[in-house]
Amino acid sequence: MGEADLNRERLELALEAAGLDLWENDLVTGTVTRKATKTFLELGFTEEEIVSGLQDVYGLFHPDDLATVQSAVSDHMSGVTPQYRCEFRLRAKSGEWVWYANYGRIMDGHTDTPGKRLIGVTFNIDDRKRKEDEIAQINRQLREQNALLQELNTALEQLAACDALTGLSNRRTLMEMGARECLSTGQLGQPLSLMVVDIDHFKAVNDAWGHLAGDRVICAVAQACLARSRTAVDIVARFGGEEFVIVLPGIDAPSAMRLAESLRTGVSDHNVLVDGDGACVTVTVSIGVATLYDARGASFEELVNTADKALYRAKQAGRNNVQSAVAAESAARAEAHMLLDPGQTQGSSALTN
Ligand SMILES: Nc1nc2c(ncn2[C@@H]2O[C@H](COP(=O)(O)OP(=O)(O)OP(=O)(O)O)[C@@H](O)[C@H]2O)c(=O)[nH]1
Repeated sequence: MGEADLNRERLELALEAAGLDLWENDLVTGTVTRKATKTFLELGFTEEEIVSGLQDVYGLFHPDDLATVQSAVSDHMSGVTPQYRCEFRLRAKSGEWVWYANYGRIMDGHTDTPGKRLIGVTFNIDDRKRKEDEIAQINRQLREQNALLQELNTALEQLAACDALTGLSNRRTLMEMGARECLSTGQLGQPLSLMVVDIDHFKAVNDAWGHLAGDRVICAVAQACLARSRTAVDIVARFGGEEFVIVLPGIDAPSAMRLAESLRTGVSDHNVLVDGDGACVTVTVSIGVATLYDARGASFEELVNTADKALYRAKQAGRNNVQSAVAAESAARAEAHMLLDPGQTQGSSALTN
């Protein structure tokens, strides 16, 4: 056996071991000068059916891959890429699509026409591609499930943070957000005001019109509170059954009192529809207002308690009434003063009745 034959045998052995199918095309005449026999047999064609023209070969490519293959050839021929490589599907005789890859290079060698001879190998990558597809599919499903979980999570967080009847923040959220607000307004050196709003004689509404009508009244007052608050600035929460809290960052005591007054009159001027027959009720609210001028190190719970005490005073003053903690403090001072000088009269700080 001559050296050339030995070399050919060595090459055949290497190709066979690596699962490679060697081919050679004459790009000038468009003929296949060495056919990818192994590939065509693998695709189910007989020796006689193996095509020998480039156009016939192209006819077997998947229509979606043909442009990629042709541009890979022309990129290599024009010197853009050092090798010709691409991945594509070929139609088996059964009609099934099978994934292959090509790796080749222009080898002019002994030919006179540059760019004439394209030599390459074809190898089956169907298993790898199917696994890639499966992984891509699994990834897509995981992404979809992830998005769904995130949506559910957001909905759950929303549910955990909100009052189911009114959609307002619930008491737990209020206490968390309020504590944060205390810190930030303290750092900014801004005042922090808070109102506790309570529906007057609400039990009577429930007793006269039923619990569902009572719920409608609660929702109407919640809307009135929201309507007078700044979106994404104030915190509006349902604190208990028929009690609400509004946190007003940066608002001083006089402004908070004006807001509370506007809310009080807004509620009392408004009829609430309580049943399908058009029956309406009018309710009033009592409001306690408290303001912190230096919230640094202050406790939010303390601020709520202070406003609650002012609310108690508003109820004592006959309801449909607004009282401020400042007023409560001055009343306490006046009371202390009266104890010292019983001749003085107690000053009422109720704003309206
Ligand atoms: N419809 C309805 N009623 C509620 C809800 N939560 C609490 N309540 C009722 O609210 C009423 C509150 O009554 P009270 O605490 O006596 O207060 P009030 O009748 O408003 O009297 P004052 O606050 O003193 O003016 C109770 O009858 C509770 O059953 C709710 O979610 N829906």
